[in-house]
Amino acid sequence: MDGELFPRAPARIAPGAVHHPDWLDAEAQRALLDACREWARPPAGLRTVRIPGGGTMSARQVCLGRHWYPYGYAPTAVDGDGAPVKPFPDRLGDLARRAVADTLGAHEVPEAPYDIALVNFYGPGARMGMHRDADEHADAPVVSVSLGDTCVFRFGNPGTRTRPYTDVTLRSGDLFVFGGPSRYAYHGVPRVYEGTAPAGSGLTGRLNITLRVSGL
Ligand SMILES: O=C(O)CCC(=O)C(=O)O
Ligand SMILES: [Fe+2]
Repeated sequence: MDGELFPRAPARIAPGAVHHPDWLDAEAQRALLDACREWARPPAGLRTVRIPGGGTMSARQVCLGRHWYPYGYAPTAVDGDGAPVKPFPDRLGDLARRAVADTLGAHEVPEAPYDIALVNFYGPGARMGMHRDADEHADAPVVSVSLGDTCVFRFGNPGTRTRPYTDVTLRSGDLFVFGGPSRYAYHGVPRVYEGTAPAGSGLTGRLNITLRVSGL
């Protein structure tokens, strides 16, 4: 945030899990937001995810590279309009590798290419329950970048949905990477603070992009 008295410092939240505040500058955030707007368009655009057994996720989603559905990956939007998923852009792979190097160190950058992006859009009242990212067939670190409204990101442990966990405030431009012993930790978004996106960002709500290695 501009004009902050003390810059927020990178912090290790759990073993293998690092929060790097303000990782993306305003220009990089704007470019990513513009790209998200394109990715969100049909075909295979932003959709409401239906959960088996009834109910829907409040965060709406669009995928690149592979289409995530509860609970697996497909080449087409099998639970949407059925269209082929949009390709995973090389520049997101570059971004993911740079993110891992900047947080966990160059030695933790996986050899396998990043090939999946899940873009979640949090409108009014949206949140995400505690879950593990466990549908990939590779244990490369998950890279998460946030745009728009500030949220509480709850980062827990691999064993239970409950405590111990740490509540981390993620703001627009923040990076969070989780790998190693935290790769399968439970995490969620219990709260988004509406109307907190940076002035002039042109975004109402919150966007989160996670970059993953499918291993598929
Ligand atoms: O919105 C976030 O910060 C987390 C998203 C997430 O956990 C996921 O897409 O699996
Ligand atoms: Fe997740």
